[in-house]
Parts: sequence; structure tokens; C-alpha cells
Amino acid sequence: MGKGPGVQKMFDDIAPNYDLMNRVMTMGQDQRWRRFVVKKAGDPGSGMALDLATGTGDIVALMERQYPGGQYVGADFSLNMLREAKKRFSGQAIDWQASDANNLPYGDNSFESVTFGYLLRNVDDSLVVLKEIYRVLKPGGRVVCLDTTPPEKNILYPFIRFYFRFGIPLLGRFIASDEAAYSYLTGSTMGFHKAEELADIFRTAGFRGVDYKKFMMGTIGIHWGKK
Ligand SMILES: C[S@@+](CC[C@H](N)C(=O)[O-])C[C@H]1O[C@@H](n2cnc3c(N)ncnc32)[C@H](O)[C@@H]1O
Repeated sequence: MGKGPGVQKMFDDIAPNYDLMNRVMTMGQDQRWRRFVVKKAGDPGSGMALDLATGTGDIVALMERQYPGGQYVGADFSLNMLREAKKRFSGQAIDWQASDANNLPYGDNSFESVTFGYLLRNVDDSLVVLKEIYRVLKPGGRVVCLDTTPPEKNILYPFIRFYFRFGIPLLGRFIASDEAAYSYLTGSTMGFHKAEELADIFRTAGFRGVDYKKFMMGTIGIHWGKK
């Protein structure tokens, strides 16, 4: 069995505390990275934009506010995360849909942009998901991916490692009452592709103009490209 069912249950369980935990754990930086994602995704005009693994909806809500002419879909396979998203952004024109990133229920060449925050670390095979995203993007459409990335072994590494190994799980215990979910975050970050490797996987999936930028002492990566 793949990662899917365990990941789905984990996000269903932490959904009510997810946003507070995000703000505290990132020291309030997380919305800045999402704004960068929105800038890179650009204006879809009157076309459709998909935010995959939308969770509680922050990226797609920022998109809708920034570029109000588009048609927005926020998709996720955790129904509890989608429920939180709907509650938070009920006043915005966003269509919330249940869907699995491995097998998207959308036709070829449907979207002007596809964004996703913290998805690829959670799937069995990044290449399978990226090929699926490539399929649903229109030619010339933009992809933007936000995720954690394994820190480099520089002078800051011992402090960053300490924060990931002990700080984040401890915050998870007190804020989200779920230390295991946040130990998983640490493990899946340390075991994830390095930023340059991930850029190569984007290229293998067919994307062109692939590049990336790191944030938060090299622990966050934002990748982008075009179909
Ligand atoms: C860490 S949350 C990120 C939420 C949001 N993108 C953000 O910026 O806060 C990861 C989300 O990915 C979703 N997810 C993980 N694997 C998925 C899959 N195969 N298909 C759809 N959603 C998935 C989870 O349910 C969860 O809501």
C-alpha cells in the first residue's frame, strides 16, 4: 500500500489546528511564500486556475483576491481540510473539489496555472504527479510548487536540524496535539529530493524554463516552470 491513505488520515486529523501550527512553526513567514507562489503563477485572465493539495485554502484564496477575473478550483483528497477551507473562505468565488493528485478528474489542457503547496513530499512518486499536472495544464500554462527542502550542510545546519528534530514535533504536541504528524513532517523533509534534483524531475515531466528559489535558511523551496 502507498502513502496515500495514511497521509489522508493524518491531514483529516490535524485539519482544525493546521493553520495555527503553520503560523507558529514558520514564525509567521508562510504567507510570504504563498504570495510569491501567486506572483509566479500569474493572472489566469478569465481562464481556470487549479490549486492542488489546497488544504485549508490559503494559496487559492490569495490567488482569487489578487486576480479576481479567474475561475478557481481548490482541490484536495482530505475532506476535513476542504471543510476548513470552505469555512474560512466562504465569501470567495472558489470551487472546492475532492480529488487525488495521482489521478486528476480534469481533462487535458484545462488550466492556465496549477499551484501546489507541500504536496510532492507526501506522494509516492513526484514524477507521476508532475506528469498528471502537465497533462491538465494548457500549453504555455504555469506550474508553481512550494515545499520544504532538505537543508544544506552549512554552518547553520546543526541549529536547523535541532529545530526540525525537536522543535517542530514539540510544537506539534502542544499546538496540534499530534507529535507524530509533525515528526512525519521532519522525516519527509529530510528524505525529500534536494531542490536541484526536484528541478530535474520537473524537466523530466516535460516542463520548460524550470527554476527555483529557496527561503527560510534554505529549508523552503519554490519551483516553477511552463508547459
Ligand atoms: C501540508 S498541507 C498543505 C496545504 C496548503 N497547500 C498550504 O499551503 O497550506 C498538504 C495537503 O496535501 C494534501 N494531499 C497530500 N497528498 C495528496 C494527494 N495525493 N492528492 C490530493 N491532496 C493531497 C493533504 O490532504 C493536505 O491537505
